[in-house]
Amino acid sequence: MTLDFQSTLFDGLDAEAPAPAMTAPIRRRELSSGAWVDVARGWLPEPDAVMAALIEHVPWRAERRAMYDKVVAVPRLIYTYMIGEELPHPALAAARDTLSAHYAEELGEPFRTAGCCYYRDGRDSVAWHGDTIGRGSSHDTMVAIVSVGDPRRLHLRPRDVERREESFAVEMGHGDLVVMGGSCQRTWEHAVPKVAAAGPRLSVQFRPFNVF
Ligand SMILES: O=C(O)CCC(=O)C(=O)O
Ligand SMILES: [Fe+2]
Repeated sequence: MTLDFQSTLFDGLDAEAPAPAMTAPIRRRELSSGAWVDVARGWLPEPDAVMAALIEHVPWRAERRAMYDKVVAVPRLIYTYMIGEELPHPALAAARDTLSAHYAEELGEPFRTAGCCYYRDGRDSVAWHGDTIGRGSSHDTMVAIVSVGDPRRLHLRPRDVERREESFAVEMGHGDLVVMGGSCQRTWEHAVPKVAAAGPRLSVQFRPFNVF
């Protein structure tokens, strides 16, 4: 009998991915119109390994989108893991389950899908939008983002142009958690603008069923 000790060891490690300890304090910022943002720094365990796994294993797609009369490339790579699809690193599944437990009472349902974005450099970005496909357009919900790689800023602004002085930005650094909640998707907008220089950043957005 041969015993493959190495692979046995790694199987064992894989099965017990470290879950976020939730020791990093989650700080809430209340926004107007019933929106809020939670931030926890250094929340995701093993951010280096998660980053490597995302780059290597996500079947990245360059999306193209009709804009006015042209078809333009969306300036970032994307892929969405739907319900039941295995995530590319066990720490991500552990993070999703920890978030589902932490927000269970407030959200009333678990996080189900994982949208992934790959910002290759400072030229990659996402324009102002709310995640309003599905329930986010009419109901309070949550979008929980874990970020790895170079820091980029998530800019937020009220939809109401009269309130634009409330606009602000949150830095999303390596291993950070940012959760948009309450009415944030329908009463506020968010964006990750281009910057002069940045290395790769990857973002995983956990969303409940029927929120995109
Ligand atoms: O890059 C991020 O963290 C945000 C991405 C985003 O807003 C989206 O894909 O809906
Ligand atoms: Fe979004």
